[in-house]
Amino acid sequence: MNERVDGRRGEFAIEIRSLTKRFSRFALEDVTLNVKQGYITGLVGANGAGKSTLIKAMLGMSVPLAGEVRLFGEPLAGKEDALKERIGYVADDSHFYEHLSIGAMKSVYAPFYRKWDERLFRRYLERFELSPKATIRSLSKGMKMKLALAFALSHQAELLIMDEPTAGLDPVFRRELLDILAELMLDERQTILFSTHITTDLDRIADYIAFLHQGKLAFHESKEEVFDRYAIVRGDLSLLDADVRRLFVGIRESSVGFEALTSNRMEAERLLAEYARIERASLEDIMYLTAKGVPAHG
Ligand SMILES: Nc1ncnc2c1ncn2[C@@H]1O[C@H](COP(=O)(O)OP(=O)(O)OP(=O)(O)O)[C@@H](O)[C@H]1O
Repeated sequence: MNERVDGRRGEFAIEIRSLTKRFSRFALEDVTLNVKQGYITGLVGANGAGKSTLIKAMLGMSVPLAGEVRLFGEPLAGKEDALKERIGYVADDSHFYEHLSIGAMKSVYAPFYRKWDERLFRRYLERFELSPKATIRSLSKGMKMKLALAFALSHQAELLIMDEPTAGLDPVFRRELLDILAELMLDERQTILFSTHITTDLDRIADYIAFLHQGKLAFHESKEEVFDRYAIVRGDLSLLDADVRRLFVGIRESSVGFEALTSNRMEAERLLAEYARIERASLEDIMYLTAKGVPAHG
């Protein structure tokens, strides 16, 4: 059991109601998502699922077609600047001026935040082995991520939102980043939302998982609930009658048998325990087999 999920009851840091955003070839459709204060929520989804689009909408960086975003209980619309002071944001692409030194970039950035903590910023720079004199252009991808994190963490933000913070990072720094996030959570008021398609990151530290699939929220549950509810079923093709197929949200069939994802583990066990292998689904299984869907026939 995850004590943090069970032991604390937070308000919602982010409330998204019926959010719709349409582009010519993609739509985020009617997404409703409440992110609990005091927990780590992982926003997971394949490339192009709409994670960045949703994050930009929750930061007021893009205007939705319909729906509402509330941060810390207040409507975002019209209060973007005040609310954003309470948020540390790490974008998927760096928003730094490449020609500046870290120190000069800080002089541009810090005045936007009333609670800027210079000592803390310096401490993060030291910890991440970043020299204030280094030019941003000279930094590797991993170093830029560290710098973005140092900025995001140095103005007493209550909510940290990160878009794919681990993408393109080597395993050593990915691990270090996850450790830093776990450390931040020692402060019970801290809330973290981060998007990723690297599901093992979530296995390690997320309390809640929100899964976006083709612009729709497929589920949002505690990690424990997800692992209780979902299972992988493997068996012989002869088992696949219409009733059995109805159990599955995704299926892959081959000449040697089938592999399927159910979101109703108990029912799958009741019907199939004697005839098929039923195992814990990893988040990767869930993403992969949800994308496969269930064919219309059968
Ligand atoms: N400004 C835009 N104009 C048109 N289409 C857009 C725009 N921004 C995003 N899209 C499209 O919306 C879809 C979702 O993009 P988004 O970046 O939100 O996905 P994502 O889940 O963050 O993907 P990734 O993991 O690859 O970063 C993509 O098909 C993308 O091409």
